[in-house]
Amino acid sequence: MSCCFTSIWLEGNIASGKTTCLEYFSKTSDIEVLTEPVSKWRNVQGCNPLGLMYQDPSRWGLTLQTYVQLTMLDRHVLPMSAPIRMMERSIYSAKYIFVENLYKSGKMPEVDFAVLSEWFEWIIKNIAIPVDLIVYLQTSPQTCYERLKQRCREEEKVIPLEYLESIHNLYEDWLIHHKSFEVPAPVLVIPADHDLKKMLHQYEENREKILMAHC
Ligand SMILES: Nc1ncnc2c1ncn2[C@@H]1O[C@H](COP(=O)(O)OP(=O)(O)O)[C@@H](O)[C@H]1O
Ligand SMILES: Cc1cn([C@H]2C[C@H](O)[C@@H](COP(=O)(O)O)O2)c(=O)[nH]c1=O
Repeated sequence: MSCCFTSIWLEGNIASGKTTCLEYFSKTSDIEVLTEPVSKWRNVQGCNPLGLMYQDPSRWGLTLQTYVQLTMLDRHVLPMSAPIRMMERSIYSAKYIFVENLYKSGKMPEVDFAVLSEWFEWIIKNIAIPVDLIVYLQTSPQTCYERLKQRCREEEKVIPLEYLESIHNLYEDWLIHHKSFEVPAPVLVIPADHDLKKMLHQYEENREKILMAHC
């Protein structure tokens, strides 16, 4: 990252509390917050690739993940409007966690995985996607399952606990155990099973580490 700007990615399982965390930091001056473009994934020109993927992952996984890759890249290359950017997830987690999960669980055909992989490799080789710090909200799958049910997003009603366990394991292998893919920046782990009050306290405790990520 250039000397004046800091780029932070906020990573974590589905319904781990990323948006809530971003909402908290959005109140800080000098920080711009970029949430995930989920509304686009639910509605692209009247179609709902997220919903289609959950209904039939083998058929629609490639469609959704192609669009996720595009919309994430679009976020990454947006000119920064503040010295610090906090972005919800990244093109990396879309590939290393969600595409990987579809492929490893046998729900993405090899040819779809190969095409997405070549696209991804081309993008990260040819387009600068700077990152200074990855903040990982570490939750148990059970906590996410409860929060997911409470949030009650229509498309996600079919998600079983086992799906959240797979996503959790992929995140842990990537960011904690360093067993799968290269990690492009230092990782700050924030335990995130706690109630909202304690989470806000933890965000406050970690504020300096997060905001000084580039120094
Ligand atoms: N610490 C917390 N304790 C209990 N519920 C939470 C907590 N953080 C977030 N939630 C709730 O859980 C759901 C998912 O949170 P959200 O921030 O949308 O997660 P994500 O953006 O990671 O999917 C929301 O309904 C939110 O209000
Ligand atoms: C990045 C990414 C996300 N998804 C799905 C997973 C969830 O259903 C939503 C994102 O919601 P969250 O609460 O912010 O986790 O999108 C996906 O299927 N593929 C992806 O690459």
